[in-house]
Amino acid sequence: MVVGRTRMQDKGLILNRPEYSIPFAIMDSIANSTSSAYLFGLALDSSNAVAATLAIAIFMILVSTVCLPFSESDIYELGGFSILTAWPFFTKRYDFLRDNFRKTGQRMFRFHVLQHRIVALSGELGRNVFFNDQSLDFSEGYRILTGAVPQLRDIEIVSDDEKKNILLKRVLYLFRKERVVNLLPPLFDDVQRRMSDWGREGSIDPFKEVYELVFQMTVHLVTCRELSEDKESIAKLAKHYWDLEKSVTPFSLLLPWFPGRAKKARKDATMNLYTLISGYVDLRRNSPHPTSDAIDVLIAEGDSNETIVGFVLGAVFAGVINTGMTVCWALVNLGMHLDWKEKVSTEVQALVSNHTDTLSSETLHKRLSTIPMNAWEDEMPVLDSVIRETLRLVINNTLLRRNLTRDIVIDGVTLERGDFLAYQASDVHANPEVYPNPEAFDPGRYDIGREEDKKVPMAFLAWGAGRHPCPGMRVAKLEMKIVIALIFAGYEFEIVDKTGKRPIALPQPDKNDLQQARPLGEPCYMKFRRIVD
Ligand code: HEM
Repeated sequence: MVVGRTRMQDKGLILNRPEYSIPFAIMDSIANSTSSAYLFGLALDSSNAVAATLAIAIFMILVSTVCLPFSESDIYELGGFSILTAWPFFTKRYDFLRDNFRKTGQRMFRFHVLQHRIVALSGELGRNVFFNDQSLDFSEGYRILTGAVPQLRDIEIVSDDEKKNILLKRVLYLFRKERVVNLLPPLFDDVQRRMSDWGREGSIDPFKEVYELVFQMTVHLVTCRELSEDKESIAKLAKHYWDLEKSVTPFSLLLPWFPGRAKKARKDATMNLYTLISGYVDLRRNSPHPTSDAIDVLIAEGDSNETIVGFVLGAVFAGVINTGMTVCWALVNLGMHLDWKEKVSTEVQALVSNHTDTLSSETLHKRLSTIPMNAWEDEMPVLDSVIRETLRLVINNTLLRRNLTRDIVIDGVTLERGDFLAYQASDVHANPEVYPNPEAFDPGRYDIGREEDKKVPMAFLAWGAGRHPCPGMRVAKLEMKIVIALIFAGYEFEIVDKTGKRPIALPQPDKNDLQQARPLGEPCYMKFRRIVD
Protein backbone atom coordinates (compact mmCIF):
# COMPACT_ATOMS: atom_id res chain seq x y z
CA MET A 1 0.00 0.00 0.00
CA VAL A 2 1.23 3.51 -0.76
CA VAL A 3 1.29 5.35 2.53
CA GLY A 4 0.67 9.10 2.62
CA ARG A 5 3.28 11.40 4.02
CA THR A 6 2.24 13.54 6.93
CA ARG A 7 1.84 17.22 6.28
CA MET A 8 4.51 17.88 8.90
CA GLN A 9 6.86 15.53 7.14
CA ASP A 10 6.16 17.45 3.99
CA LYS A 11 7.21 20.59 5.79
CA GLY A 12 10.15 18.86 7.41
CA LEU A 13 8.57 19.42 10.84
CA ILE A 14 8.25 16.38 13.00
CA LEU A 15 7.58 16.74 16.70
CA ASN A 16 8.20 13.96 19.14
CA ARG A 17 5.50 12.82 21.51
CA PRO A 18 6.99 14.25 24.75
CA GLU A 19 6.65 17.77 23.34
CA TYR A 20 2.90 17.57 23.24
CA SER A 21 2.37 15.33 26.19
CA ILE A 22 2.76 18.14 28.75
CA PRO A 23 -0.12 20.39 27.70
CA PHE A 24 -2.30 17.34 27.13
CA ALA A 25 -1.48 16.02 30.56
CA ILE A 26 -2.70 19.33 31.98
CA MET A 27 -5.86 19.06 29.89
CA ASP A 28 -6.46 15.56 31.09
CA SER A 29 -6.12 16.60 34.69
CA ILE A 30 -8.59 19.41 34.12
CA ALA A 31 -10.94 17.12 32.30
CA ASN A 32 -10.73 14.61 35.10
CA SER A 33 -11.32 17.11 37.87
CA THR A 34 -14.99 17.64 38.70
CA SER A 35 -14.66 21.28 37.81
CA SER A 36 -11.77 23.29 36.55
CA ALA A 37 -12.99 26.23 38.58
CA TYR A 38 -12.59 24.23 41.78
CA LEU A 39 -9.18 23.10 40.62
CA PHE A 40 -8.13 26.70 40.69
CA GLY A 41 -9.80 27.34 44.03
CA LEU A 42 -12.74 29.32 42.71
CA ALA A 43 -16.41 28.85 43.49
CA LEU A 44 -18.45 27.67 40.52
CA ASP A 45 -21.30 30.09 40.83
CA SER A 46 -19.18 33.24 40.93
CA SER A 47 -18.92 35.03 37.61
CA ASN A 48 -15.15 35.23 38.18
CA ALA A 49 -14.99 31.48 38.22
CA VAL A 50 -16.88 31.18 34.97
CA ALA A 51 -14.64 33.76 33.33
CA ALA A 52 -11.54 32.05 34.68
CA THR A 53 -12.72 28.68 33.49
CA LEU A 54 -13.50 30.09 30.08
CA ALA A 55 -10.06 31.66 29.88
CA ILE A 56 -8.44 28.37 30.87
CA ALA A 57 -10.50 26.51 28.30
CA ILE A 58 -9.56 28.92 25.53
CA PHE A 59 -5.92 28.78 26.58
CA MET A 60 -5.97 24.99 26.52
CA ILE A 61 -7.66 24.91 23.16
CA LEU A 62 -5.00 27.21 21.74
CA VAL A 63 -2.21 25.19 23.32
CA SER A 64 -3.66 21.98 22.00
CA THR A 65 -4.07 23.27 18.50
CA VAL A 66 -0.63 24.87 18.35
CA CYS A 67 1.09 21.75 19.66
CA LEU A 68 -0.47 19.44 17.14
CA PRO A 69 0.74 15.96 18.05
CA PHE A 70 2.36 14.72 14.91
CA SER A 71 4.40 11.60 15.30
CA GLU A 72 6.74 10.08 12.76
CA SER A 73 3.83 8.58 11.07
CA ASP A 74 3.16 5.84 8.58
CA ILE A 75 -0.32 7.21 7.93
CA TYR A 76 -1.67 10.33 6.29
CA GLU A 77 -2.35 12.95 8.96
CA LEU A 78 -4.88 15.69 8.39
CA GLY A 79 -3.04 18.92 8.91
CA GLY A 80 -4.13 22.32 10.13
CA PHE A 81 -5.34 23.29 13.59
CA SER A 82 -6.74 20.17 15.15
CA ILE A 83 -9.86 21.87 16.48
CA LEU A 84 -10.70 23.36 13.12
CA THR A 85 -9.82 20.18 11.24
CA ALA A 86 -11.94 18.03 13.52
CA TRP A 87 -14.91 20.44 13.83
CA PRO A 88 -16.81 18.93 10.87
CA PHE A 89 -16.34 15.51 12.45
CA PHE A 90 -18.93 16.75 14.95
CA THR A 91 -21.09 18.88 12.69
CA LYS A 92 -21.03 17.04 9.33
CA ARG A 93 -19.57 13.67 10.10
CA TYR A 94 -20.65 11.90 6.92
CA ASP A 95 -19.23 14.59 4.61
CA PHE A 96 -16.07 14.91 6.69
CA LEU A 97 -15.09 11.25 6.30
CA ARG A 98 -16.21 10.91 2.68
CA ASP A 99 -14.46 14.12 1.57
CA ASN A 100 -11.20 13.34 3.35
CA PHE A 101 -11.03 9.84 1.88
CA ARG A 102 -11.57 11.38 -1.54
CA LYS A 103 -9.05 14.16 -0.92
CA THR A 104 -6.29 12.00 0.50
CA GLY A 105 -6.87 9.07 -1.82
CA GLN A 106 -5.80 6.82 1.07
CA ARG A 107 -7.48 3.86 2.74
CA MET A 108 -6.72 5.33 6.17
CA PHE A 109 -6.07 8.77 7.57
CA ARG A 110 -5.65 10.19 11.04
CA PHE A 111 -6.77 13.35 12.78
CA HIS A 112 -6.96 14.67 16.30
CA VAL A 113 -9.75 15.74 18.59
CA LEU A 114 -7.82 17.52 21.31
CA GLN A 115 -5.86 14.79 23.06
CA HIS A 116 -7.61 11.98 21.18
CA ARG A 117 -6.23 10.43 18.01
CA ILE A 118 -8.77 9.10 15.56
CA VAL A 119 -7.96 6.82 12.65
CA ALA A 120 -10.53 6.63 9.87
CA LEU A 121 -10.47 3.27 8.10
CA SER A 122 -11.85 2.02 4.83
CA GLY A 123 -11.54 -1.01 2.55
CA GLU A 124 -11.86 -4.71 3.17
CA LEU A 125 -8.79 -5.08 5.36
CA GLY A 126 -9.72 -2.14 7.57
CA ARG A 127 -13.29 -3.40 7.83
CA ASN A 128 -12.13 -6.83 8.86
CA VAL A 129 -9.95 -5.51 11.69
CA PHE A 130 -12.59 -3.00 12.76
CA PHE A 131 -15.33 -5.58 13.20
CA ASN A 132 -13.33 -8.57 14.36
CA ASP A 133 -10.23 -7.56 16.34
CA GLN A 134 -10.57 -8.43 20.01
CA SER A 135 -8.51 -5.45 21.16
CA LEU A 136 -11.16 -3.03 20.03
CA ASP A 137 -13.59 -1.78 22.62
CA PHE A 138 -17.17 -1.19 21.51
CA SER A 139 -18.44 1.46 23.90
CA GLU A 140 -15.61 3.95 24.62
CA GLY A 141 -15.75 5.60 21.20
CA TYR A 142 -19.49 6.21 21.38
CA ARG A 143 -19.26 7.40 24.99
CA ILE A 144 -16.52 9.92 24.36
CA LEU A 145 -17.13 11.05 20.80
CA THR A 146 -20.94 10.90 20.55
CA GLY A 147 -22.62 12.96 23.22
CA ALA A 148 -26.25 12.01 22.70
CA VAL A 149 -25.94 8.62 24.41
CA PRO A 150 -27.66 9.08 27.79
CA GLN A 151 -25.33 8.23 30.65
CA LEU A 152 -26.28 8.05 34.30
CA ARG A 153 -22.73 9.06 35.25
CA ASP A 154 -23.71 12.58 34.08
CA ILE A 155 -25.95 12.78 37.14
CA GLU A 156 -23.39 11.15 39.41
CA ILE A 157 -25.13 7.79 39.43
CA VAL A 158 -22.31 5.32 39.25
CA SER A 159 -22.78 1.68 38.43
CA ASP A 160 -20.59 -1.08 37.10
CA ASP A 161 -23.29 -2.13 34.68
CA GLU A 162 -21.72 -0.56 31.61
CA LYS A 163 -18.68 -2.76 31.97
CA LYS A 164 -20.80 -5.86 32.31
CA ASN A 165 -22.54 -5.25 28.98
CA ILE A 166 -25.90 -5.13 30.71
CA LEU A 167 -27.59 -3.45 27.77
CA LEU A 168 -26.61 -6.18 25.34
CA LYS A 169 -27.48 -9.00 27.76
CA ARG A 170 -30.86 -7.53 28.65
CA VAL A 171 -31.79 -6.83 25.01
CA LEU A 172 -30.96 -10.42 24.10
CA TYR A 173 -32.94 -11.71 27.07
CA LEU A 174 -36.02 -9.53 26.59
CA PHE A 175 -36.17 -9.83 22.81
CA ARG A 176 -36.34 -13.61 22.70
CA LYS A 177 -38.77 -14.78 20.04
CA GLU A 178 -41.13 -16.49 22.50
CA ARG A 179 -41.42 -13.24 24.46
CA VAL A 180 -41.86 -10.96 21.48
CA VAL A 181 -44.73 -13.12 20.14
CA ASN A 182 -46.83 -12.16 23.15
CA LEU A 183 -46.12 -8.50 22.57
CA LEU A 184 -47.66 -8.41 19.10
CA PRO A 185 -51.24 -7.55 20.23
CA PRO A 186 -50.25 -4.70 22.60
CA LEU A 187 -47.88 -3.27 19.99
CA PHE A 188 -50.65 -3.23 17.37
CA ASP A 189 -52.94 -1.56 19.94
CA ASP A 190 -50.30 1.10 20.57
CA VAL A 191 -49.78 1.91 16.93
CA GLN A 192 -53.49 1.87 16.14
CA ARG A 193 -54.23 4.25 19.03
CA ARG A 194 -51.67 6.72 17.76
CA MET A 195 -52.65 6.38 14.10
CA SER A 196 -56.28 7.10 14.92
CA ASP A 197 -55.10 10.57 16.04
CA TRP A 198 -54.18 11.26 12.40
CA GLY A 199 -57.88 11.27 11.46
CA ARG A 200 -59.40 9.61 8.41
CA GLU A 201 -57.82 11.78 5.78
CA GLY A 202 -55.03 14.32 5.65
CA SER A 203 -51.34 14.80 5.42
CA ILE A 204 -48.61 14.05 7.96
CA ASP A 205 -44.90 14.59 8.26
CA PRO A 206 -43.67 10.97 8.43
CA PHE A 207 -40.42 12.09 10.04
CA LYS A 208 -42.49 13.22 13.00
CA GLU A 209 -45.63 11.08 13.13
CA VAL A 210 -44.21 7.74 11.95
CA TYR A 211 -41.06 8.28 13.98
CA GLU A 212 -43.31 8.73 17.03
CA LEU A 213 -44.98 5.37 16.36
CA VAL A 214 -41.56 3.74 16.62
CA PHE A 215 -40.79 5.66 19.79
CA GLN A 216 -44.08 4.47 21.27
CA MET A 217 -43.45 0.81 20.39
CA THR A 218 -39.86 0.82 21.58
CA VAL A 219 -40.82 2.37 24.91
CA HIS A 220 -43.51 -0.29 25.30
CA LEU A 221 -41.04 -3.08 24.54
CA VAL A 222 -38.49 -1.96 27.11
CA THR A 223 -40.65 -0.53 29.94
CA CYS A 224 -44.22 -1.29 31.00
CA ARG A 225 -47.79 -0.86 29.90
CA GLU A 226 -48.51 1.96 32.38
CA LEU A 227 -45.85 4.16 30.82
CA SER A 228 -46.57 3.27 27.22
CA GLU A 229 -50.31 3.94 27.64
CA ASP A 230 -49.78 7.31 29.26
CA LYS A 231 -49.59 9.74 26.36
CA GLU A 232 -48.38 12.58 28.55
CA SER A 233 -45.50 10.58 30.01
CA ILE A 234 -44.48 9.36 26.56
CA ALA A 235 -44.47 12.97 25.33
CA LYS A 236 -42.34 14.01 28.33
CA LEU A 237 -39.94 11.15 27.75
CA ALA A 238 -39.55 12.14 24.10
CA LYS A 239 -39.00 15.77 25.09
CA HIS A 240 -36.25 14.86 27.57
CA TYR A 241 -34.52 12.79 24.87
CA TRP A 242 -34.64 15.72 22.45
CA ASP A 243 -33.38 18.06 25.20
CA LEU A 244 -30.46 15.70 25.67
CA GLU A 245 -29.84 15.60 21.94
CA LYS A 246 -30.00 19.40 21.67
CA SER A 247 -27.50 19.77 24.51
CA VAL A 248 -24.85 18.12 22.37
CA THR A 249 -22.70 20.67 20.60
CA PRO A 250 -19.21 20.28 19.13
CA PHE A 251 -18.00 22.46 22.00
CA SER A 252 -19.63 20.25 24.66
CA LEU A 253 -18.08 17.16 23.07
CA LEU A 254 -14.66 18.71 22.81
CA LEU A 255 -14.73 20.03 26.37
CA PRO A 256 -17.17 17.78 28.24
CA TRP A 257 -15.92 19.01 31.61
CA PHE A 258 -16.62 22.68 30.86
CA PRO A 259 -19.35 23.84 33.27
CA GLY A 260 -21.35 25.74 30.66
CA ARG A 261 -24.96 25.74 29.58
CA ALA A 262 -24.66 22.57 27.49
CA LYS A 263 -23.37 20.56 30.43
CA LYS A 264 -26.20 21.81 32.63
CA ALA A 265 -28.82 21.08 29.96
CA ARG A 266 -27.43 17.58 29.56
CA LYS A 267 -27.48 16.99 33.29
CA ASP A 268 -31.04 18.30 33.62
CA ALA A 269 -32.31 16.16 30.74
CA THR A 270 -30.63 13.04 32.14
CA MET A 271 -32.03 13.74 35.61
CA ASN A 272 -35.53 14.23 34.16
CA LEU A 273 -35.24 10.96 32.27
CA TYR A 274 -34.01 9.18 35.38
CA THR A 275 -36.80 10.55 37.57
CA LEU A 276 -39.52 9.70 35.07
CA ILE A 277 -38.40 6.14 34.36
CA SER A 278 -37.46 5.40 37.96
CA GLY A 279 -40.99 6.43 39.00
CA TYR A 280 -42.43 3.70 36.79
CA VAL A 281 -39.91 1.16 38.11
CA ASP A 282 -41.10 1.98 41.65
CA LEU A 283 -44.70 1.70 40.50
CA ARG A 284 -44.08 -1.80 39.16
CA ARG A 285 -41.93 -2.79 42.16
CA ASN A 286 -44.77 -1.90 44.50
CA SER A 287 -47.47 -3.55 42.44
CA PRO A 288 -48.88 -6.79 43.90
CA HIS A 289 -49.49 -8.09 40.36
CA PRO A 290 -46.31 -8.72 38.39
CA THR A 291 -46.71 -8.78 34.61
CA SER A 292 -44.54 -9.96 31.73
CA ASP A 293 -43.58 -6.38 30.85
CA ALA A 294 -39.86 -5.63 30.56
CA ILE A 295 -39.57 -3.68 33.82
CA ASP A 296 -41.24 -6.49 35.76
CA VAL A 297 -38.98 -9.06 34.14
CA LEU A 298 -35.91 -7.05 35.12
CA ILE A 299 -37.20 -6.54 38.68
CA ALA A 300 -37.68 -10.31 38.92
CA GLU A 301 -34.08 -10.72 37.75
CA GLY A 302 -33.02 -8.70 40.79
CA ASP A 303 -31.97 -5.55 38.89
CA SER A 304 -31.71 -2.28 40.82
CA ASN A 305 -33.55 0.88 39.77
CA GLU A 306 -30.25 2.28 38.45
CA THR A 307 -29.64 -0.80 36.31
CA ILE A 308 -33.18 -0.79 34.93
CA VAL A 309 -33.15 2.93 34.16
CA GLY A 310 -29.70 2.60 32.56
CA PHE A 311 -31.01 -0.24 30.40
CA VAL A 312 -34.15 1.67 29.36
CA LEU A 313 -32.14 4.78 28.47
CA GLY A 314 -29.70 2.79 26.35
CA ALA A 315 -32.34 0.60 24.69
CA VAL A 316 -34.59 3.51 23.70
CA PHE A 317 -31.56 5.35 22.33
CA ALA A 318 -30.27 2.30 20.42
CA GLY A 319 -33.74 1.26 19.28
CA VAL A 320 -35.56 4.37 18.15
CA ILE A 321 -33.17 6.31 15.94
CA ASN A 322 -32.28 3.72 13.32
CA THR A 323 -35.66 2.00 13.31
CA GLY A 324 -37.45 5.36 13.12
CA MET A 325 -35.45 6.73 10.24
CA THR A 326 -35.54 3.46 8.30
CA VAL A 327 -39.31 3.02 8.40
CA CYS A 328 -39.85 6.69 7.43
CA TRP A 329 -37.55 6.31 4.44
CA ALA A 330 -39.02 2.93 3.49
CA LEU A 331 -42.43 4.64 3.20
CA VAL A 332 -40.98 7.57 1.23
CA ASN A 333 -39.10 5.22 -1.10
CA LEU A 334 -42.22 3.11 -1.66
CA GLY A 335 -44.34 6.22 -2.22
CA MET A 336 -41.87 7.34 -4.89
CA HIS A 337 -41.35 3.94 -6.58
CA LEU A 338 -44.80 2.79 -7.54
CA ASP A 339 -43.68 -0.57 -8.94
CA TRP A 340 -42.29 -1.54 -5.51
CA LYS A 341 -45.30 -0.03 -3.76
CA GLU A 342 -47.51 -2.33 -5.81
CA LYS A 343 -45.39 -5.38 -4.97
CA VAL A 344 -45.46 -4.63 -1.23
CA SER A 345 -49.20 -4.01 -1.37
CA THR A 346 -49.76 -7.42 -3.00
CA GLU A 347 -47.57 -9.08 -0.38
CA VAL A 348 -49.42 -7.42 2.53
CA GLN A 349 -52.81 -8.39 1.04
CA ALA A 350 -51.64 -11.99 0.72
CA LEU A 351 -50.47 -12.02 4.34
CA VAL A 352 -53.82 -10.66 5.51
CA SER A 353 -55.90 -13.09 3.47
CA ASN A 354 -53.73 -16.11 4.27
CA HIS A 355 -53.72 -15.55 8.02
CA THR A 356 -56.84 -13.62 9.00
CA ASP A 357 -60.57 -13.92 8.52
CA THR A 358 -61.22 -11.17 6.01
CA LEU A 359 -64.99 -11.47 6.60
CA SER A 360 -64.64 -10.92 10.32
CA SER A 361 -66.06 -7.73 11.83
CA GLU A 362 -62.96 -7.26 13.94
CA THR A 363 -60.88 -4.18 13.31
CA LEU A 364 -57.90 -4.44 10.97
CA HIS A 365 -55.25 -4.01 13.66
CA LYS A 366 -56.82 -6.75 15.82
CA ARG A 367 -56.81 -9.11 12.85
CA LEU A 368 -53.23 -8.27 11.95
CA SER A 369 -52.12 -8.83 15.53
CA THR A 370 -53.13 -12.50 15.30
CA ILE A 371 -50.80 -13.22 12.37
CA PRO A 372 -48.12 -15.60 13.63
CA MET A 373 -44.60 -14.36 14.19
CA ASN A 374 -43.19 -16.81 11.63
CA ALA A 375 -45.38 -15.32 8.92
CA TRP A 376 -44.08 -11.80 9.69
CA GLU A 377 -40.55 -13.12 9.50
CA ASP A 378 -40.76 -15.56 6.57
CA GLU A 379 -43.59 -14.47 4.31
CA MET A 380 -42.57 -10.93 3.43
CA PRO A 381 -39.54 -11.30 1.15
CA VAL A 382 -40.38 -8.20 -0.88
CA LEU A 383 -40.69 -6.02 2.19
CA ASP A 384 -37.50 -7.57 3.57
CA SER A 385 -35.65 -6.44 0.43
CA VAL A 386 -37.23 -2.98 0.60
CA ILE A 387 -36.10 -2.62 4.22
CA ARG A 388 -32.62 -3.91 3.36
CA GLU A 389 -32.26 -1.46 0.48
CA THR A 390 -33.54 1.42 2.60
CA LEU A 391 -31.04 0.52 5.33
CA ARG A 392 -28.21 0.45 2.76
CA LEU A 393 -29.14 3.90 1.50
CA VAL A 394 -29.94 5.55 4.83
CA ILE A 395 -28.05 3.85 7.67
CA ASN A 396 -24.54 4.96 6.94
CA ASN A 397 -23.56 5.63 10.51
CA THR A 398 -20.01 6.22 11.48
CA LEU A 399 -19.18 3.25 13.66
CA LEU A 400 -16.62 3.79 16.41
CA ARG A 401 -14.16 1.71 18.40
CA ARG A 402 -11.23 2.34 20.71
CA ASN A 403 -8.07 0.28 20.70
CA LEU A 404 -7.56 -0.49 24.38
CA THR A 405 -5.20 -3.43 24.53
CA ARG A 406 -2.26 -3.52 22.12
CA ASP A 407 -0.94 -1.86 18.99
CA ILE A 408 -2.41 -3.32 15.83
CA VAL A 409 -0.67 -3.11 12.47
CA ILE A 410 -2.77 -3.00 9.32
CA ASP A 411 -1.01 -2.82 6.00
CA GLY A 412 2.08 -1.25 7.59
CA VAL A 413 0.04 1.30 9.56
CA THR A 414 0.07 1.09 13.35
CA LEU A 415 -3.16 1.64 15.23
CA GLU A 416 -1.75 2.53 18.60
CA ARG A 417 -3.20 1.57 21.93
CA GLY A 418 -5.57 4.38 22.89
CA ASP A 419 -6.42 5.34 19.31
CA PHE A 420 -10.05 5.69 18.34
CA LEU A 421 -11.16 4.11 15.08
CA ALA A 422 -13.95 5.30 12.80
CA TYR A 423 -15.50 3.29 10.00
CA GLN A 424 -18.34 4.60 7.86
CA ALA A 425 -20.67 1.97 6.43
CA SER A 426 -21.03 3.92 3.17
CA ASP A 427 -17.45 2.82 2.42
CA VAL A 428 -19.02 -0.39 1.19
CA HIS A 429 -22.72 0.56 0.90
CA ALA A 430 -21.96 3.28 -1.65
CA ASN A 431 -19.18 1.43 -3.46
CA PRO A 432 -20.22 1.10 -7.14
CA GLU A 433 -18.06 -2.01 -7.55
CA VAL A 434 -20.20 -3.75 -4.94
CA TYR A 435 -23.53 -2.05 -5.56
CA PRO A 436 -23.70 -0.76 -9.17
CA ASN A 437 -25.50 2.57 -9.40
CA PRO A 438 -25.30 2.80 -5.60
CA GLU A 439 -27.53 5.89 -5.21
CA ALA A 440 -30.49 4.12 -6.85
CA PHE A 441 -33.27 2.51 -4.80
CA ASP A 442 -33.28 -1.02 -6.22
CA PRO A 443 -34.47 -3.73 -3.79
CA GLY A 444 -34.05 -6.28 -6.61
CA ARG A 445 -30.29 -6.19 -6.09
CA TYR A 446 -30.69 -8.76 -3.28
CA ASP A 447 -32.60 -11.25 -5.47
CA ILE A 448 -31.16 -14.68 -6.18
CA GLY A 449 -28.92 -14.33 -9.18
CA ARG A 450 -27.86 -10.77 -8.33
CA GLU A 451 -27.11 -10.90 -4.59
CA GLU A 452 -24.92 -7.81 -4.66
CA ASP A 453 -24.69 -7.86 -0.86
CA LYS A 454 -22.72 -11.10 -1.05
CA LYS A 455 -20.12 -9.92 -3.58
CA VAL A 456 -17.42 -9.15 -1.02
CA PRO A 457 -17.06 -10.04 2.67
CA MET A 458 -19.14 -7.84 4.98
CA ALA A 459 -20.79 -6.01 2.11
CA PHE A 460 -23.92 -5.26 4.12
CA LEU A 461 -23.28 -3.62 7.46
CA ALA A 462 -26.52 -1.95 8.49
CA TRP A 463 -27.02 -4.52 11.28
CA GLY A 464 -23.36 -4.51 12.26
CA ALA A 465 -20.99 -7.45 11.80
CA GLY A 466 -18.34 -9.58 13.48
CA ARG A 467 -18.15 -9.20 17.25
CA HIS A 468 -21.07 -6.79 17.63
CA PRO A 469 -24.07 -7.66 15.49
CA CYS A 470 -27.23 -5.81 16.41
CA PRO A 471 -29.26 -7.76 19.01
CA GLY A 472 -32.34 -5.62 18.23
CA MET A 473 -32.63 -6.63 14.58
CA ARG A 474 -35.58 -9.01 14.97
CA VAL A 475 -37.62 -6.50 16.93
CA ALA A 476 -36.65 -3.56 14.74
CA LYS A 477 -37.77 -5.44 11.62
CA LEU A 478 -41.01 -6.42 13.33
CA GLU A 479 -41.74 -2.82 14.34
CA MET A 480 -41.15 -1.64 10.78
CA LYS A 481 -43.39 -4.36 9.36
CA ILE A 482 -46.18 -3.56 11.82
CA VAL A 483 -46.20 0.09 10.76
CA ILE A 484 -45.90 -0.64 7.04
CA ALA A 485 -48.55 -3.38 7.10
CA LEU A 486 -51.02 -1.18 8.99
CA ILE A 487 -50.49 1.64 6.50
CA PHE A 488 -50.67 -0.56 3.40
CA ALA A 489 -53.71 -2.53 4.56
CA GLY A 490 -55.57 0.38 6.13
CA TYR A 491 -54.83 3.42 3.96
CA GLU A 492 -54.26 4.79 0.49
CA PHE A 493 -51.23 7.02 0.56
CA GLU A 494 -48.86 9.03 -1.57
CA ILE A 495 -45.78 11.12 -0.97
CA VAL A 496 -46.24 14.82 -1.67
CA ASP A 497 -44.35 18.09 -1.28
CA LYS A 498 -45.63 21.15 0.58
CA THR A 499 -47.90 22.09 -2.33
CA GLY A 500 -49.58 18.69 -2.13
CA LYS A 501 -48.04 17.45 -5.40
CA ARG A 502 -45.76 14.52 -5.99
CA PRO A 503 -42.15 15.80 -5.58
CA ILE A 504 -40.36 16.26 -8.90
CA ALA A 505 -37.06 14.95 -7.57
CA LEU A 506 -36.64 11.92 -5.39
CA PRO A 507 -36.21 13.09 -1.76
CA GLN A 508 -32.72 12.31 -0.46
CA PRO A 509 -31.70 11.75 3.18
CA ASP A 510 -29.41 14.22 4.89
CA LYS A 511 -26.69 11.80 5.92
CA ASN A 512 -25.20 14.32 8.30
CA ASP A 513 -28.47 14.33 10.27
CA LEU A 514 -27.50 11.53 12.61
CA GLN A 515 -30.80 11.40 14.50
CA GLN A 516 -33.40 11.40 11.76
CA ALA A 517 -31.77 11.65 8.33
CA ARG A 518 -34.57 14.03 7.30
CA PRO A 519 -34.85 14.89 3.59
CA LEU A 520 -32.36 17.41 2.27
CA GLY A 521 -33.96 20.65 1.13
CA GLU A 522 -37.75 20.68 0.94
CA PRO A 523 -39.64 18.45 3.41
CA CYS A 524 -41.98 15.79 2.10
CA TYR A 525 -45.28 14.56 3.47
CA MET A 526 -47.49 11.52 3.42
CA LYS A 527 -50.99 12.24 2.12
CA PHE A 528 -53.40 9.52 3.24
CA ARG A 529 -57.00 8.34 3.26
CA ARG A 530 -58.29 5.62 5.56
CA ILE A 531 -59.90 2.77 3.57
CA VAL A 532 -60.19 -0.11 6.06
CA ASP A 533 -60.93 0.24 9.79
C1 HEM B 1 -33.24 -0.33 12.05
C2 HEM B 1 -32.91 -0.51 13.32
C3 HEM B 1 -31.52 -0.79 13.83
C4 HEM B 1 -30.34 -0.73 13.17
C5 HEM B 1 -30.07 -0.36 11.72
C6 HEM B 1 -29.32 -1.10 14.12
C7 HEM B 1 -27.98 -1.16 13.81
C8 HEM B 1 -27.00 -1.56 14.71
C9 HEM B 1 -25.59 -1.66 14.38
C10 HEM B 1 -24.98 -1.31 13.03
C11 HEM B 1 -24.96 -2.06 15.48
C12 HEM B 1 -23.46 -2.30 15.61
C13 HEM B 1 -22.76 -0.99 15.88
C14 HEM B 1 -21.27 -1.13 15.80
O1 HEM B 1 -20.76 -2.13 15.30
O2 HEM B 1 -20.59 -0.19 16.25
C15 HEM B 1 -25.94 -2.22 16.53
C16 HEM B 1 -25.65 -2.61 17.80
C17 HEM B 1 -26.59 -2.64 18.81
N1 HEM B 1 -27.94 -2.46 18.67
FE1 HEM B 1 -28.93 -2.06 16.98
N2 HEM B 1 -29.90 -1.37 15.32
C18 HEM B 1 -31.26 -1.21 15.19
C19 HEM B 1 -32.21 -1.41 16.15
C20 HEM B 1 -31.94 -1.77 17.44
C21 HEM B 1 -32.94 -1.98 18.45
C22 HEM B 1 -34.46 -1.90 18.25
C23 HEM B 1 -32.27 -2.25 19.60
C24 HEM B 1 -32.82 -2.54 20.98
C25 HEM B 1 -33.79 -1.86 21.53
C26 HEM B 1 -30.86 -2.25 19.29
C27 HEM B 1 -29.85 -2.49 20.20
C28 HEM B 1 -28.52 -2.58 19.90
C29 HEM B 1 -27.48 -2.86 20.89
C30 HEM B 1 -27.70 -3.08 22.39
C31 HEM B 1 -26.27 -2.90 20.20
C32 HEM B 1 -24.90 -3.14 20.80
C33 HEM B 1 -24.46 -4.58 20.59
C34 HEM B 1 -23.19 -4.93 21.33
O3 HEM B 1 -22.93 -4.35 22.39
O4 HEM B 1 -22.46 -5.82 20.86
N3 HEM B 1 -30.71 -1.96 17.98
N4 HEM B 1 -27.17 -1.93 16.03
